[in-house]
Amino acid sequence: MKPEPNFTGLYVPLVTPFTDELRLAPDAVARLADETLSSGASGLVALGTTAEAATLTAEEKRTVVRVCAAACRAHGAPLIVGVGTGDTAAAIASLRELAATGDVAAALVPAPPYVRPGEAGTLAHFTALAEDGGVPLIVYDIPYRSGQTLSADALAALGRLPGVVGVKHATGAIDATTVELLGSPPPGFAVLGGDDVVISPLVAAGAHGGILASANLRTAGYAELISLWRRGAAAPARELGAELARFSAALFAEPNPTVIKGVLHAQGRIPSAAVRLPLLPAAPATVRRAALLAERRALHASPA
Ligand SMILES: O=C(O)C1=N[C@H](C(=O)O)C[C@H](O)C1
Repeated sequence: MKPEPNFTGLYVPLVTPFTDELRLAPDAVARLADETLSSGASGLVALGTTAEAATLTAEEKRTVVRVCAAACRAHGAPLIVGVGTGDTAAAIASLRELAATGDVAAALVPAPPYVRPGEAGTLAHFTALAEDGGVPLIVYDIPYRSGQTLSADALAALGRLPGVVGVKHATGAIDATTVELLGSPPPGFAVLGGDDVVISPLVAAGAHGGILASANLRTAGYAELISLWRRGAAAPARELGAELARFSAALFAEPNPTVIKGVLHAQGRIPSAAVRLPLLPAAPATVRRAALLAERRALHASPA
């Protein structure tokens, strides 16, 4: 029997709350982190794309990681941290800094964005990170953001690297590569869904969990969805999955995380819906529509 991967269940990539003046709001990060972990998330992801990590200063990133690490420690939950750069040496430096904190269970690392080094270059990148970074790695397979596709063979080769513990599957499709990956994942290797709208069929097909921006809202619902599929409770899972897919579609009607921040602010959970350029705030009508769906009580879950 294959060993179960360490990363299963729901991981929530937290938004980064700002003030109306676009200053980091660390107290709101702490509150959100605690609420999320209290609502059934298995762990947190700091500095994901949802966190607007590309616009945070190095000091702000350290603050966000410190605050999320404290919440994870208090809940005995793992912290995953996003590290995204097209520069292998810079990524290693970031990973080493994270390793030194002793607080980080894994780093979520995309194929080098924008550079498009090919599969061999991507494999060499992750080999260097695994050897020298000092933190377990989750490969973020997101070709529509990175520009680099990964075949089933490339994913299998990445999965065999010591120190690579999983993949966040966000290719925009459940296709032949997905089926191949889920059919024979490397031992102990976690497949986590990252396309929110299709998380239900992906977990039904054997994924171990998800890293879902949508779960900043209705955390308990998304956690329950994953748990239902993993327990084999197909009928309620299908029903809840269909309902949450409509909710995720509403949250992704404009660039992520603008709608999520709008709804969190409307619920009084973050001080402002502000996002940093080049993102623009979501239209009020989009936020209203998603906020209505956020209130809906799903049959088999008590949404946060
Ligand atoms: O930050 C993340 O991690 C996620 N980001 C994705 C995106 O913005 O494209 C969506 C996914 O839910 C998680």
